[in-house]
Amino acid sequence: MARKFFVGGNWKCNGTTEEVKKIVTILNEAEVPSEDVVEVVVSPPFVFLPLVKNLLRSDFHVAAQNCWVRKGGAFTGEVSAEMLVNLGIPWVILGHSERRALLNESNDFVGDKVAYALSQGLKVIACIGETLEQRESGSTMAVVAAQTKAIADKIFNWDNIVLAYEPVWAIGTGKVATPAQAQEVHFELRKWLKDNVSAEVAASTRIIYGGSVNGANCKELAAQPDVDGFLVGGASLKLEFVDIIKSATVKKN
Ligand SMILES: O=C(CO)COP(=O)(O)O
Repeated sequence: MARKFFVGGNWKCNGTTEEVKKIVTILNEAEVPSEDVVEVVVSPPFVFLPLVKNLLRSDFHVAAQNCWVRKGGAFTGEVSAEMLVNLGIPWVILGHSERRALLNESNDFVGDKVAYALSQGLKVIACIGETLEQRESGSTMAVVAAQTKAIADKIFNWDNIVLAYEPVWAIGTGKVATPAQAQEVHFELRKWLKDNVSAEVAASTRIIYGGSVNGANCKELAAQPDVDGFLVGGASLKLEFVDIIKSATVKKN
């Protein structure tokens, strides 16, 4: 089954109104492959979501960077899945390693969030990935399998999930995984899905790579058979994000 290439831009906790408008203008003017070839989703901080949604071209979509684990209520400082749906925000990023590490989000908590967001009709970019210590001790697959299992145990339908493999050691470090390293983990993850969920889910779920992706390294990564796109941090705030979107065409050749 053909998996449509997916490019997400995670703006993290960056930007002023002026900067956000500037990035949106760049994106709106960019000549990129059509929506049949690549799905583009940008993820500004919560406060800029309505602005970006209103200004952004209609073939690109927006994602929140987080949402609360259950129905909204007395949870000061949180934003609920229902609110995102109410604003017409189709996507949410969940389980980003920065939140796992800095805010102690556990595998279970992330699994619950993914299940709740899906139940409300949101589409989810679910992030997983190992630390450098875990890679060096040979536990990469055990770590990402446990992270994936915590999600798989709580959901029934994978249609609205994109799995983002983001090795922590490659995030914001300029130290990108080699195409072979990325392919190896993506291949193993797909095998995990086949063995533990179903062959259909394994064949249709997009597994995207994140961690120091840029305009120069994206094509070689995109050419790997099990790399179905990218989740881009730093470079998504720059002009080169357009080149990363264009790397989708590598798949057609
Ligand atoms: O965390 C990331 C995307 O979610 C990747 O960040 P960088 O592209 O800045 O390494």
